[in-house]
Amino acid sequence: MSNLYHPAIHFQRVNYSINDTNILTNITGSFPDGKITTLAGPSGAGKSTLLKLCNGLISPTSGNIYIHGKHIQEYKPVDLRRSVGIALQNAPMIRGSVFRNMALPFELAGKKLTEQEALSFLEDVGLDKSFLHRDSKDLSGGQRQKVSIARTLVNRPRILLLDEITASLDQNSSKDIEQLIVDINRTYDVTIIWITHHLEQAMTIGHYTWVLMNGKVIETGESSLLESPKTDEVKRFVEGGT
Ligand SMILES: Nc1ncnc2c1ncn2[C@@H]1O[C@H](COP(=O)(O)OP(=O)(O)OP(=O)(O)O)[C@@H](O)[C@H]1O
Repeated sequence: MSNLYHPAIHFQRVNYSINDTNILTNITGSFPDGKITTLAGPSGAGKSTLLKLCNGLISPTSGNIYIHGKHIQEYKPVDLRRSVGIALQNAPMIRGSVFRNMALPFELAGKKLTEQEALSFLEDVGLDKSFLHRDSKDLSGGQRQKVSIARTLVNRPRILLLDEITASLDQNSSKDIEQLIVDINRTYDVTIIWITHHLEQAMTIGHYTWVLMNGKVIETGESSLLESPKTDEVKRFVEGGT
């Protein structure tokens, strides 16, 4: 159940700059709990930077970020990484089997993942047990992405950040991953924040959307706003896709 009053993540006047250049300016807004919110906008708008702020990979130059009502700086880094998972476009894998890839992050946190547990997470992403001992370098793009998501689920995150995870996949694999994310959102009640360049994907999969341009949030609301934007700049972006 979505809770707009206790958002999964809340940004309060967040600025982020590098060498005096503003990358993100005065970002204020919430990501509703248990919902899928997409981040749309042209290349260089600041989408990936915003995502990295959400799990503490980088910190704001000024302003505050709250995760489930608690200031992000109050979380231990290890707890933050566990409750806010991230999956990237190229789904980087370490050398070795799928099981090794799933178990290593857990081992680094001083825990042990059994093969049985790994199997249940693989099943959740639609991969059967024959994948457990496959070499990660022999996976297709779509399968890599599924393993990357399964590896994130091992930590039972409450929030999942997705950075263009379907961008390098063919249409069928892309649809497969879209359905998987919708299922994960429903089954586990995980809040999803998803960067996508596909506006159609944003409209069909996302409950909400944020449109960023030039480091600023220009429009936010239900995904249907992409069908009838209020501002000329978002209208131009939707029409031209730039
Ligand atoms: N470490 C950095 N040093 C200098 N500039 C940076 C750095 N990281 C990001 N930027 C700049 O910040 C801006 C926003 O980058 P970001 O990757 O967040 O955009 P994006 O919306 O995710 O783009 P894309 O859709 O192309 O991935 C860009 O102009 C980028 O060049």
